[in-house]
Amino acid sequence: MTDPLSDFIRGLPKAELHLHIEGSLEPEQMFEFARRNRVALPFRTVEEVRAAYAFTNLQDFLDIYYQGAQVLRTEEDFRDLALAYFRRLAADGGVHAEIFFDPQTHTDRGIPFQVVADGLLAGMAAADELGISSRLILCFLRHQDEDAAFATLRAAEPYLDRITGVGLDSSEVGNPPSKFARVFQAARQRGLKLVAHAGEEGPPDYVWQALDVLGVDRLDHGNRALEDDALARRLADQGTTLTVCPLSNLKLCVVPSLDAHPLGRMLDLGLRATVNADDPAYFGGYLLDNYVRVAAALDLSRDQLVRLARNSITGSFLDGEAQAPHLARLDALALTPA
Ligand code: HPA
Ligand SMILES: [Zn+2]
Repeated sequence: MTDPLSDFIRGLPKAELHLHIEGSLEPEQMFEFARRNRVALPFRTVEEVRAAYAFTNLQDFLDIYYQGAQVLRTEEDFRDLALAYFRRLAADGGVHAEIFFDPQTHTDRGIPFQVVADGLLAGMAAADELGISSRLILCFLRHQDEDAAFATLRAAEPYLDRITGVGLDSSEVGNPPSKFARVFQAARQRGLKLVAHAGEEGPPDYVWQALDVLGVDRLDHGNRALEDDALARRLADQGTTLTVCPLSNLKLCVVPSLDAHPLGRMLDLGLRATVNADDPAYFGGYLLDNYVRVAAALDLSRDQLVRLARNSITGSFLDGEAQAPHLARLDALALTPA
């Protein structure tokens, strides 16, 4: 894509803060990994796979996403998966990513935690060479119980110096943040950052719980927070970063169309929103596509786009020194006439 809007957005230094690495598994890669690991797939062609990506809600997607992840078996698979994602991020003008991974999806089928973590860390080391910094966030599957989350945290113990935080993902409705209060407290005691998916399909009460019961440092999605004025004000007042995922919201029918997306309203309310891809291989676009499509649909201004990019840097878990060069580039761009 080379049009003025995408060129402008590509040139903004951006961080991706909401990206499930298993959700970057492209159908072509799925076949490649299935072949080399001798895993049988229920699809014959890439087209058949893509045709199956028609979702009406989060659970529809999760069923196929967990199925796709079954082809990931070796350290090399996880490394290759991560590196392919970082290459795409670099092409989109991304400078930093904080990637989620779902250990339980792999350990439950007999893949050791170390295989997953060592593979992803090797991909992250290779990304460093491309000039992309990255962090790793371990997500607990919220449809599983608290004991399973604690077992995952224990399995991660030898890696906690290389894991920046924990998150909470999978089926939201019926699995409130409060179910994981104790494991999040244990994670905080170990010095980990805390994030959680809330308000994607779940009610505003789940967002309150993420803030007040879990004490999250950042909130993933948060769309439904706008249904509660006091909650929106709280998020604005405390400057919570929201990791918003426009194409995901469209594909999972969280919004009926991109022009009905709440991102513009979030910015108007003073919320620290960011743009992210979530599960790009399943939702039809990586970071740049998410920016371009939502910017076009909502007619976002260049100032708003620079603000979104700035929010992604300041909302990251990079320290001030690491953020500074990216923020300096954004300052320079903000001063350049269109
Ligand atoms: O969009 C999502 N929501 C909840 N859980 C997930 N796990 C991967 N992607 C998602
Ligand atoms: Zn997500």
